[in-house]
Amino acid sequence: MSKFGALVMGPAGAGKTTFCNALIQHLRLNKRSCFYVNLDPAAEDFSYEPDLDIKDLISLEDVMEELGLGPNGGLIYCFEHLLQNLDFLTTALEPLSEEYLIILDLPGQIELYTHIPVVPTLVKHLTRFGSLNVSLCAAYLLESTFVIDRAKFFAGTLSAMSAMIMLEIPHVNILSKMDLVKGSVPKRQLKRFLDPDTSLLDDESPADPSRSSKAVDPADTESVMGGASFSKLNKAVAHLIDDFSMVSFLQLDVQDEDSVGGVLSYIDDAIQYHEAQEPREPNDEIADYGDDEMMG
Ligand SMILES: Nc1nc2c(ncn2[C@@H]2O[C@H](COP(=O)(O)OP(=O)(O)OP(=O)(O)O)[C@@H](O)[C@H]2O)c(=O)[nH]1
Repeated sequence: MSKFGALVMGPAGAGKTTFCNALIQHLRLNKRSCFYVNLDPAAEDFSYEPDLDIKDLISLEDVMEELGLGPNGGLIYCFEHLLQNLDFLTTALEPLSEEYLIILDLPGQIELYTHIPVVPTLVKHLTRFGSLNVSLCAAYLLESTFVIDRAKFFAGTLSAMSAMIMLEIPHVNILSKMDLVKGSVPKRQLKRFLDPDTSLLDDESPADPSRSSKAVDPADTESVMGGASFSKLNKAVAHLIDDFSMVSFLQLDVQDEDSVGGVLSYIDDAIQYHEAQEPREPNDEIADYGDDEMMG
């Protein structure tokens, strides 16, 4: 039996949980089954109660209190504990049929898949462990407000690329919170960020007026670093991204059903969700509808 899932990742505050909620709502509206897994041991207050919550195995609060660790060390401890207790995941996911989309909501700390390969190990378990064999797609969110600051945007793009390389699974990159930039960044300009190229950094007119070129005072270390040195580094990074043509972005506006549905269709394609589904008779849908009606 095949299984399908989306691993929702991205920097802290990128809108991962909000996207998971929008996705769950969209799947429910379209009568699709989903299984929501919270993998953030510090997360609280959910719009949709997780079907499986890492906090039932270990919570960051307990780890920090009992072991005297800080938030980052504590988080790493929680994930190492999860890796030693993978049955917690396996037992819950094993019974799910191919109709389910498993949504895994990760914390925003980038070190979980760069410095110590916690997330890559988790992904290997989900995708290669015999009875699970989940066809998994990474959904990497980056805040669209980063396009206002091009250096930040390229740093974020590089982190997306790093995740792609580390995880070796199908990947969609998403510019989240589009509602926040829609009015302020012209559509034509925004298009250039969806498929980023180095010329963005060569432009005379930065998107953020506060970053416009000023005379550099050699006595001012910050302006020297922020000017020539970083500009060279940014360009080198942008060329690297451009050379590999690996990163492009989908736009996400969680308030817009079509936008959420559009992102979902890319995820479905990446994991070949629809190819695995049993063809449904029109009568099945009528029957389902009837059941729901009866349930009120
Ligand atoms: N305007 C706007 N705000 C958003 C959107 N998505 C998320 N936010 C806000 O951004 C903040 C962070 O959103 P979350 O969904 O918690 O982000 P996260 O990536 O899960 O955060 P961490 O788990 O802490 O890494 C919250 O205040 C959200 O209300 C969006 O599409 N538009």
